[in-house]
Amino acid sequence: MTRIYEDDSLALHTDLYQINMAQTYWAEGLHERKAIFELYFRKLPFGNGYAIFAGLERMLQYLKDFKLSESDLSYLQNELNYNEDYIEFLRNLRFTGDVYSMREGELVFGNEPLVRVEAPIVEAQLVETALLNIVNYQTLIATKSSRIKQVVKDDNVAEFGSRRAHEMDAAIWGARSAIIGGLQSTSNVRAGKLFDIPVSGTHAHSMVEAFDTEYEAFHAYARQHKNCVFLVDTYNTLKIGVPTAIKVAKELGDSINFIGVRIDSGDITFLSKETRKMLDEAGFYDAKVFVSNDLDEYTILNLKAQGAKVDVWGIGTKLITAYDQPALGAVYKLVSFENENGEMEDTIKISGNAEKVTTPGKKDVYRIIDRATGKSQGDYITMSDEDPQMEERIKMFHPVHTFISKFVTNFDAVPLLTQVVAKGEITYTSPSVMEIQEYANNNLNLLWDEYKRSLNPEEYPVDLSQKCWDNKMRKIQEVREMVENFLQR
Ligand SMILES: Nc1ncnc2c1ncn2[C@@H]1O[C@H](COP(=O)(O)OP(=O)(O)OP(=O)(O)O)[C@@H](O)[C@H]1O
Ligand SMILES: O=P(O)(O)OC[C@H]1O[C@H](OP(=O)(O)OP(=O)(O)O)[C@H](O)[C@@H]1O
Ligand SMILES: O=C(O)c1cccnc1
Repeated sequence: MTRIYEDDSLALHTDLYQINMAQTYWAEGLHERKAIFELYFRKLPFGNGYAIFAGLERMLQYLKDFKLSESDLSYLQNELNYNEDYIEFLRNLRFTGDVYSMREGELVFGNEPLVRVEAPIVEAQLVETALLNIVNYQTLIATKSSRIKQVVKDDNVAEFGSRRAHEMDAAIWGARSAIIGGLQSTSNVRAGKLFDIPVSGTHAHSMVEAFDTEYEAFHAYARQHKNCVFLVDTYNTLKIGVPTAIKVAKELGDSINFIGVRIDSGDITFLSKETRKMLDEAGFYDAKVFVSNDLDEYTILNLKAQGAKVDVWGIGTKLITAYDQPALGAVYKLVSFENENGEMEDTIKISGNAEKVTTPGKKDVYRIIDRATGKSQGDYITMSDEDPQMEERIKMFHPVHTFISKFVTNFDAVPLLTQVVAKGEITYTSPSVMEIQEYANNNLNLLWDEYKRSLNPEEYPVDLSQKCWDNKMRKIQEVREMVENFLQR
């Protein structure tokens, strides 16, 4: 298909209503007023006790490159009929704001700002969709991966999902997120190349079927590849596959590195135990049993309980598509806006559902670490002019059920939001993906085990400071008065 408009920028990777709102701000002369938006999710995915933040690297790239191309502008003008003056305005638009963000690999929780964007409202509005798109997916997959890692413990896990991912972008950014969450490798070679992450792979049934026998197929593979994992379930795992793999490994001896065998169907517990026995009896104590086939943390937990003898788990579909919860649900809300006098005014969105009432004002998030245990007591959201690092004692209370409260002393308050963009310039250098993985791993040591179990974890506290709470109540009262005044008119 020949395209009329070249796909040469990501600036229109946004919802139409953003462009229409931007036009309204511009036409009304509000567009340069400063807005503060916060990006957060309300509910942890998969019923997990924590999430792993991912998406910052792509977000920074997107903001740095933000610029409507000539083809974007022609499309808006010719096909969607935006007027010439607005098109001229858009032509010169760049992202010039400040951004504060969680680091990738940070443990994050519901209702705390993960990203704070401070920019002229027109810019902050136009980037909403892309930022949510990036963070929602990558954080979801990193979290799913971490759940799997919690269950497999020290076993290796390879990410095999590219063929089932929701298109190509999801495959590669999903692979990166899977590594952040704790997996060892991906089968996606492009992800390996782009992100400098380990790639690994075995072979498929098609290669076995392309030869007359498994024996010939394994030999042919071994002639080209020093490292060999033979797929043993094409015809009959225990009667033909494993014995053939052992035979070929014995014949080739040290000329190959016989890493092990992969089982991709049947009863994994039974087959892996029998395979382990056969490998050990043949003297291949170090050869590993790989398994794959629609695995996720639930099946793996079950297989482990049954005593399956597995060394490496290959996981595709259920990880890369976040099969049991396909969306994270992060939102991007206006919390403060410059008024006509140049002062920032906090904003609020009211809802009948207490959890959906936004928390007004520019905020920061601190992790409150108990100095005695080194464990986290919870996260503490403050107005950005507060500094809990300077306080001896803080009161932490549940943001909805406020009677649940505690006083905390002898703590370190670790700020979680870092400035990553200043006046449109990127000020943050992303660590390598493997460093991010290590960071996520180390962060998990801050959590008590109750928050880390995959089934019904304890709810980790995310509390508001008194000042933040008072400010929210004040804004709610203001809105109430506004509604009453309106009704009396
Ligand atoms: N011992 C076991 N306990 C629980 N689940 C298992 C066990 N062994 C395998 N499974 C899982 O059960 C499912 C088996 O699915 P299914 O019967 O469709 O696979 P199969 O026998 O491999 O056939 P196919 O060739 O179609 O993949 C997979 O998700 C697999 O991971
Ligand atoms: O089951 P998943 O968790 O999604 O893991 C990836 C799956 O992809 C492959 O199967 P596929 O049937 O696509 O090809 P194959 O012929 O290589 O088995 C592989 O053998 C796994 O079963
Ligand atoms: O390398 C493998 O074994 C592999 C890769 C992708 C999908 N399934 C298996």
